[in-house]
Amino acid sequence: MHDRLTIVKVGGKVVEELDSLKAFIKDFASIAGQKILVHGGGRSATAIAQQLGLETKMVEGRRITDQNMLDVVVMVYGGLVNKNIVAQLQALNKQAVGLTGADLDLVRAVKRPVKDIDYGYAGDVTGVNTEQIEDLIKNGVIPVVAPLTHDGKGQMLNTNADTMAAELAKAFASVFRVSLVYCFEKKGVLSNPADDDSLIANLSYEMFDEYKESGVINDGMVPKLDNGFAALKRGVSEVFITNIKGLSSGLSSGTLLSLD
Ligand SMILES: Nc1ncnc2c1ncn2[C@@H]1O[C@H](COP(=O)(O)OP(=O)(O)O)[C@@H](O)[C@H]1O
Ligand SMILES: CC(=O)N[C@@H](CCC(=O)OP(=O)(O)O)C(=O)O
Repeated sequence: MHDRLTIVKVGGKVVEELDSLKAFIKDFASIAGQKILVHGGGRSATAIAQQLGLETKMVEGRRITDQNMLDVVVMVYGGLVNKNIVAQLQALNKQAVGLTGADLDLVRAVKRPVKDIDYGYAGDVTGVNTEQIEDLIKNGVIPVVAPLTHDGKGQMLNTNADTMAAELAKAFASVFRVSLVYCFEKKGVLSNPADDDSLIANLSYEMFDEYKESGVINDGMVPKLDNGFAALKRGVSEVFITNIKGLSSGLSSGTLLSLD
């Protein structure tokens, strides 16, 4: 039987403010066993780009990443956000190491081919190298992974953080019993996005399709769930969508995905 590995992805709304980041890190640190943290930071990148006079363009939840925007996201995700998280974990005596996809050749990608839209330096993942960080994880070190990849020829690329988490989860599923947790600001997937109490505790793929069709599930939740179901299909043991409270309660609340 493989050991359990919990991979938590935390989004931009939680990491952009110090108070919510601290609360999240405290709950994340209390999860028993081996873990990886994948962070976003899209909101911070947008804010800093604006201060630098760069306009943000998103298409279907993906950032159009030209050379200037790539410089911003490498600095913000690989630097500011990543190191603040590592420092918060160290403050709780948790041994953590901050990584991008280029570090230890963790995640390779190709620049997304231009079809109708040119996403610029957006990376589509081609491979995950689990070998280098497996021993780190087994020794209790927490990898903190930024949503940045590389192409193996010296080019950094910007990859959506939800996708990054799902790709890591799929790759580690052959080595660990993986739980993938998407932590964001709502209780989980809601049947009425205006009503915070309308939590869907169990979401099947069929229900997801129907809710997507009727527009109940939309926006950033669609790629998140596409990624989550793809991970389940590829051997990840469980996928949760939850908030900080769900995380601190030992994953007893939130939305659990199922394939049937
Ligand atoms: N049915 C739904 N239940 C919950 N959230 C939903 C739903 N449909 C759309 N959303 C939206 O999806 C967003 C989460 O996606 P995203 O912004 O990509 O999250 P993050 O970047 O924090 O991971 C929520 O802020 C919410 O507005
Ligand atoms: C290609 C692409 O869109 N990359 C994302 C990576 C950050 C991210 O996903 O952050 P959140 O989880 O906070 O949204 C972006 O630059 O916004």
